[in-house]
Order: sequence, then C-alpha cells, then structure tokens
Amino acid sequence: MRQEGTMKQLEISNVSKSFRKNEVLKNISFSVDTGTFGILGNHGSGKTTLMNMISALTKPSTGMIRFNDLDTVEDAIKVKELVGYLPQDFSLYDELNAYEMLGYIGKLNRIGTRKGIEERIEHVLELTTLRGAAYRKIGAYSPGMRRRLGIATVLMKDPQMIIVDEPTAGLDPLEQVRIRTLLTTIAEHKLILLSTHRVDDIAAVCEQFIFIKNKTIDFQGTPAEWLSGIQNPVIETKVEGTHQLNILAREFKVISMKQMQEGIHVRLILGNRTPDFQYTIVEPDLEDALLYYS
Ligand SMILES: Nc1ncnc2c1ncn2[C@@H]1O[C@H](COP(=O)(O)OP(=O)(O)OP(=O)(O)O)[C@@H](O)[C@H]1O
Repeated sequence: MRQEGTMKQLEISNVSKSFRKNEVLKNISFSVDTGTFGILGNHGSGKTTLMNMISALTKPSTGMIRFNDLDTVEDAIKVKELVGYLPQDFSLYDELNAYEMLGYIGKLNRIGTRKGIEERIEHVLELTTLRGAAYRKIGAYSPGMRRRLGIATVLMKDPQMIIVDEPTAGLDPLEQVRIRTLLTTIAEHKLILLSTHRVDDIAAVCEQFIFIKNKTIDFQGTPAEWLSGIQNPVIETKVEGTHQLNILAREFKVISMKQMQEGIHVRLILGNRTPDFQYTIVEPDLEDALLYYS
C-alpha cells in the first residue's frame, strides 16, 4: 500500500516504440518518484516520442507506462488531466495579454468558478514572476517571458507532473537561470520531467537523469555518477594551426577549441595511446561526458 506523498510515481516498464518498421525506442524502463528528472539525448534520439507516450498522447508499441497507478493507455483521459506538457514549440495568442490568455486556459480546462480561475491566475503569475507584465500584450514579450508564460499555462490546471521540452533553448543566460529557478521551485510540489540535449540543463536542475542512445537507456543515475564513469583522461593542449588540429581530431575526440594569440587551445578526450605532445589533465565536466558517451 502506497502512502500519501509517494503517489506521484511514474513507472515506465519495457517500453518500445516503432513508427511502421522504424524502431525508435527499445526496452525503456525507469521510474521516478519526486523532484526533477532529466531525459538527455542527442537530436533524434527519441525524447519527444517518449514524452508523448508519458503524456498519453501516443501509445507505446509494447510495454507499459503508469502514472499515479493509472495506465497511460487505459486511463489516457485521467492521465492527461494530471500531466502538463510544454513542448518546445508551443503557441500563445499574441493579441491577448497574459491575464486574458490564462483566463482562457482556465475556462478551457474548466478549473473552477470565475473566482477560482482568478485566484489561480494570480498564483501562477506570481510563481512565474510575470505579474508586472500581466496586462501587456504577449506579442511584446521577450523569448524568456514567453517561455515562462508557457509554463504558467501548463500550471493553470495544477497538474501533478510537468513535462518540459528544451526549456532553455534560445534564451539568454539570465533567462536560462530564471527558468531553472522556476522549475526547481515547482519541483518542490510536483514531479518534473525535463527533456533536453543540453547537459547544462541537466547539471543545473536534475537530481537523476537517463541518457538515451541507440534507442535504449545508456545511463541512468546522477550527474556525478555519469562523470565518474569516464575512463579516459580529459586533457588540454595547444596546437599551432588548423593542420595540427585536424591531425589531433582524427585520433581523439575533440571537445572544444579556442583560438588564442599563441595558438589554438584544444580540449580533448585521450584514447589508449600515450600522446607524444605536452598536455595538462583537467577535471571532466558534463560536456566532456556527453561527447565521451555519445
Ligand atoms: N510520427 C512519427 N512518424 C514517423 N517517425 C517519427 C514520428 N515521430 C518521430 N519519428 C522519428 O523518431 C525518431 C525520434 O524522434 P524524436 O522527435 O522523438 O527525437 P528527439 O530526441 O525528440 O529529437 P529532437 O531533440 O531533435 O527533438 C526520429 O528519427 C523521427 O524521425
């Protein structure tokens, strides 16, 4: 018997998904209790496909997804009520202001009386720090404000789980921090699934995450555990020109390069051979990890 407070559980068991004969995901299994959980994968790895299934928008080809003891296929309507999904490309009505937009969402979702909707709007505006802009036309919002308003629309129906796709894409650093802070605040009371190809999002807000590669879960755990699995040293070295850089890139996984006055500074992951050039070993970070495991 589950106790109250642990009911937010999401369980994904042996889920596979194919579109005609094209298998996109294979035997995906993981479960999440609380907090912010990340789904990391390169472009086209199947993140959106997985989120669509978790939100009960599409069905797994095989396997089962349960949220709050509800099956996403059998109880799709109830699951949709409990889940708020903000895709990367969502639409807002530019001619409305935030207050009108949220009121419209409130009515659409039948979240309560007029007073109930107004109270809810006040709450989500406060949470997303949009109260000051509530009566401004959405068309004049910055990309960061639009994203926060997108999250506000999802929050209107008070879902138990929120799924966000690439929440910081295209935002300036300050707005990225705002969005991450907002997600962390929401995660105190709701389960958040964050799908991204960006490791800095994962590092900033996720306690646990999965890394999807070749249709399956390549890793599941904490960012620190992922880092500690890197077997090869990450190093920095200096080359004089692009010719030398190309030679290095043929043998090693080059992570980044920076043109400096005295040459090109290169960060790379060593292979098994001890290199015959001078280098400094550095602490690996999650960007290194992504390249290492990809
Ligand atoms: N409705 C569909 N019909 C056919 N193929 C599809 C469909 N949806 C997704 N796919 C295919 O499934 C694969 C995974 O796509 P998906 O959009 O889930 O990846 P993603 O990790 O979300 O990518 P991105 O980060 O670029 O959004 C792709 O090869 C895509 O072409």
